[in-house]
Amino acid sequence: MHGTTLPPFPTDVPTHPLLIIDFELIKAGDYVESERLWEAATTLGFWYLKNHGADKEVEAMFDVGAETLALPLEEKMKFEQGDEGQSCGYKKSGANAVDASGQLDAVEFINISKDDALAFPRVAHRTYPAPTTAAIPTAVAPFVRKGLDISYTVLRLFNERLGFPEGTLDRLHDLEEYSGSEVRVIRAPPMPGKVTADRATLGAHTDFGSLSFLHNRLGGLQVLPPGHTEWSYVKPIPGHAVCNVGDALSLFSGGILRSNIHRVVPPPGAQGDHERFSLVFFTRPGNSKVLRALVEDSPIIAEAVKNQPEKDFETGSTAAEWFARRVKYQRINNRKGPETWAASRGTEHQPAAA
Ligand SMILES: O=C(O)CCC(=O)C(=O)O
Ligand SMILES: [Fe+2]
Repeated sequence: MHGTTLPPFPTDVPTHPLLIIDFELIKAGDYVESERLWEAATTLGFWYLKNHGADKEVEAMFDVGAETLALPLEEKMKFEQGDEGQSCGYKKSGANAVDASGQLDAVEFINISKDDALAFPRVAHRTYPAPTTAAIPTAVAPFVRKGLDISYTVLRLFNERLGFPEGTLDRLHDLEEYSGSEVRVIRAPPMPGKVTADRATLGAHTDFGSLSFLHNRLGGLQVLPPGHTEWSYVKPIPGHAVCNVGDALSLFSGGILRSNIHRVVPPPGAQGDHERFSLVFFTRPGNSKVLRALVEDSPIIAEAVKNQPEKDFETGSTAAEWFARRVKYQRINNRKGPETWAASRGTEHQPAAA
């Protein structure tokens, strides 16, 4: 991953600007910066994060992810996710649908559970292909710890803004409980000359959990901003993470925090000649936590829910059930028809786009 010169992101494709949030200022309690973060999280639900202090951990994790995904397919398949809704493990290219018609995805990824990373050498859920397992103490766990640190700082800010009693979001993401929190390294092969902005390599989705901390070097990530009918690219900025809110946090907050739909398409222009790696840390609630608007815990949320009578914030699902359902019904092996794709959906606001 080091020393490769990648072509610049083209200037002639539609991009959506995101607010750039300075994590150093957030940590220092800067009021203006916290206002800007709140603005980003409640409008699009996506922002850039600079000065996140995780560059070293990100680089190391990218390297291990690339080494893992470079193993022979046969070896990686020994650590497959399976069809029952387990996320951790390997997913080969073409194992998931990207839309209701059953079009196949074109990315492979490895997901490593934060529980396995933190429990190592004990196995919490499963084992992983060799370079990932070997790197749990040196690269995976340090990246997980940084990701958690950043997420809990942001969660505490949201806790206050949402009018929750102190510690509410911390308890919902209790580190003592197993959760779906995980690292993901994604690889898409070069797709030279494919002007296939309409061919998703990772289908349109909202993220399943609470917060995502994403790193990518090449374009391809697109968002469908509220009120828009056309997808826009999120331009990668070196050293800046892309962060976003997922379904769980959106549900807990009665929709005040936005879980926005996004997808991945082949990198635009000359970037399409290159292999695309991306890296995410997903922070998700404890497995037993029920996904619903916490109206009893905050008058702000009670009011928000009252003002959206058309929306149902009572999912009746635990975080574990929500997560497993979404993973399971994307799997092409489970597909019966368009209803299987529908069964994989989350809080996406625009079903037509999915
Ligand atoms: O690869 C990317 O840029 C985004 C990946 C993503 O949205 C996801 O894995 O949930
Ligand atoms: Fe995502």
